[in-house]
Amino acid sequence: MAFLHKTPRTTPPPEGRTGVLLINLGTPDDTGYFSVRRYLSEFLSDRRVIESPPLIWQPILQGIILTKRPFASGANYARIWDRDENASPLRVYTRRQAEGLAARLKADGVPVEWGMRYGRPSVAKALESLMDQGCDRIVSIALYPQYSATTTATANDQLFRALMRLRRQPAVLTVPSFPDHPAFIRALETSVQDTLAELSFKPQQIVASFHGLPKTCIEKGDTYRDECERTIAGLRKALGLSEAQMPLTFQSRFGPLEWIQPYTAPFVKALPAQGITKIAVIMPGFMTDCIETLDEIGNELREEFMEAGGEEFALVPCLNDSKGAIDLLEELSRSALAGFQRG
Ligand SMILES: C=CC1=C(C)c2cc3[nH]c(cc4nc(cc5[nH]c(cc1n2)c(C)c5CCC(=O)O)C(CCC(=O)O)=C4C)c(C)c3C=C
Ligand SMILES: [Fe+2]
Ligand SMILES: [Fe+2]
Repeated sequence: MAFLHKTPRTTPPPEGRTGVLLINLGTPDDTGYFSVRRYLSEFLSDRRVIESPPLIWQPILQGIILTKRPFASGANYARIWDRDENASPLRVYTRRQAEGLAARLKADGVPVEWGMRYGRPSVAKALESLMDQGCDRIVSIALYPQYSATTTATANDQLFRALMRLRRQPAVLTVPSFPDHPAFIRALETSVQDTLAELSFKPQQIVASFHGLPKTCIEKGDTYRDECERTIAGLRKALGLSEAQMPLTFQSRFGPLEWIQPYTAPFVKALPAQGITKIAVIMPGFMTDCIETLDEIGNELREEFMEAGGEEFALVPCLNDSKGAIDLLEELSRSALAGFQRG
């Protein structure tokens, strides 16, 4: 790899300066075939995500999968696209989270930037911008409440890859996952209460749906499932709900492997036959709404539930740019900043 040995334009002050970097997954630039293909190709070529040897996986990916899937995924993205911002919701809300956090940290002289693991804006650019603002320390927050090697670790990898190309490296603190951080549970609790207050019906169940993961990842030591359990235990406790009132499920299967169970779609489709026809769905594994929440759950699952005899279906929005989300990011940042101060 060519080393760039970039030197930031601003010299850090003698007492040092810390910046905050938010990293999210990434999303296509538009809904067209080539943009979606580029995004999926980068995402699904990540060996943290698909662990099969590239010699076996790449022909399958570049052949069958990337010939067909970008058409279907592009059409799904088109259904949820933010037309005002001409961007995917994941990008819009990630930017707003960064802006919200920046406003909270401005008086402390702490700049905030955001970057994507896959696609634009890149983590390298965000890092460069923080260093050009005189930062010699970086607090990095991967925007995944529950740890997984497929998300948190690869976001960190991308940051370290960018650091590899710098002559003058900043010190870096990567914030751990926050599955049951009080500010996270508080934000989720508020989002449920706000949603319920607006509904014209009382859900018989609030189904929690997390992004799934191949079972083998857990068997090899990924702590994701346990962390999802911790989130949902915290939320049930905050809301005074039982396991039956707030069941835990996993959505978004990809490929032929077995993923962690129970799967959201079959679970929800079976509910009307059990007399449960009014539900709400919450997705506490996602910090921002995205194709997985708005389309897979908000469109596809809603339709399937209604076809199975469901009567009412509501979606609890992700934390997005809510006050609770910004409070959470501020608390995570401030704890990390305190640990980073010069002694
Ligand atoms: C093997 C494939 C995948 C693994 C493992 C995986 C883990 C994983 N993903 C998220 C969060 C998101 N995933 C999103 C989209 C998405 N995920 C996969 C595949 C795997 N994810 C694909 C192919 C896609 C693209 C959408 C599609 O074509 O159907 C998104 C939304 C992105 C957006 O632009 O809106 C998020 C967010 C987590 C948390 C996770 C592991 C725990
Ligand atoms: Fe995913
Ligand atoms: Fe999906």
